[in-house]
Amino acid sequence: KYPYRTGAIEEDYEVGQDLGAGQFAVVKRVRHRKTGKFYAAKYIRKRKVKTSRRGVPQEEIEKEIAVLQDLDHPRIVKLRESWNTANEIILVLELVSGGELFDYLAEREQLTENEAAGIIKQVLETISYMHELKIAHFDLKPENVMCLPGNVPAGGAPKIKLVDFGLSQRCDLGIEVTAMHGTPEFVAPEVLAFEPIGLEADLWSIGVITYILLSGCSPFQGDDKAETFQRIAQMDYSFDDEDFAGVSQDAKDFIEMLFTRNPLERATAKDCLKSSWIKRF
Ligand SMILES: Cc1ccc2c(c1)c1c3c(c(C)cc1n2CCCN)C(=O)NC3=O
Repeated sequence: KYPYRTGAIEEDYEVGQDLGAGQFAVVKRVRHRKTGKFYAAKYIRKRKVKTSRRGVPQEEIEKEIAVLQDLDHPRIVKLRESWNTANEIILVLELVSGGELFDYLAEREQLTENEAAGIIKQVLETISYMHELKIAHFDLKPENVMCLPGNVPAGGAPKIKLVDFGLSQRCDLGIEVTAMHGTPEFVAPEVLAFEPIGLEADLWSIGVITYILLSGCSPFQGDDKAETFQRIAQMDYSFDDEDFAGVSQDAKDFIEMLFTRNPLERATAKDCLKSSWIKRF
């Protein structure tokens, strides 16, 4: 039985500005009254009735809590406590105040290979740790890679932490995917083919993120969801000369290791950490 706090979160925290919102969750900045420390509070709307389409079933929310409790790594945000209120469950999470990698990239159009490799190396180290525990993230994208504050050494990479484990799953054996609601641009082909998916799906997403960091373009993005899915299923991507001008063959080989259709042949996080593109920085 999970030890939820009950009562009003305002008793212990000053609730500040919204940091972001998803389909059934809002994230707000909160300040612990006694210590003055800041946290991110993720308010997840509870699904009241089985047939309702609003909110998240309590057992699904508790799966996210269980995953966060199992994970203990410097690049994964820590769960401090959870509150159970009438309409919501509120996760009080470590605040990462440097903002999303998505915004970091937007300010720079594209990154140098050094910067990109420095970021991807941290993501791979974190995913390698999670995959040893047989836990998949299943929603890796630049929006869920948060940067730590503080100036970045010239040509270096910001320190990052992964957030949002709402879609994470334990994958002790190939789990049967149902309607996998990952973000279209980043889902692996096996997800679209409704084949059993596992840890390997995260590596495909890391390939998509690497492609975006180096070129500023999204490899499979179509005009709509259907076109994006079709391009992924057909492995329809290219290294456009203009977008990839100056990008090394090493970097392209790295991405191709991850855009492998057969999950069992796809590079693992450990393989990637030994690749020459990651090792040379
Ligand atoms: C400074 C800042 C800005 C936006 C934030 C966060 C922090 C943030 C955080 C978290 C989550 C789940 C979402 C968050 N969001 C929403 C957007 C994340 N994709 C979190 O767990 N810690 C955060 O700092």
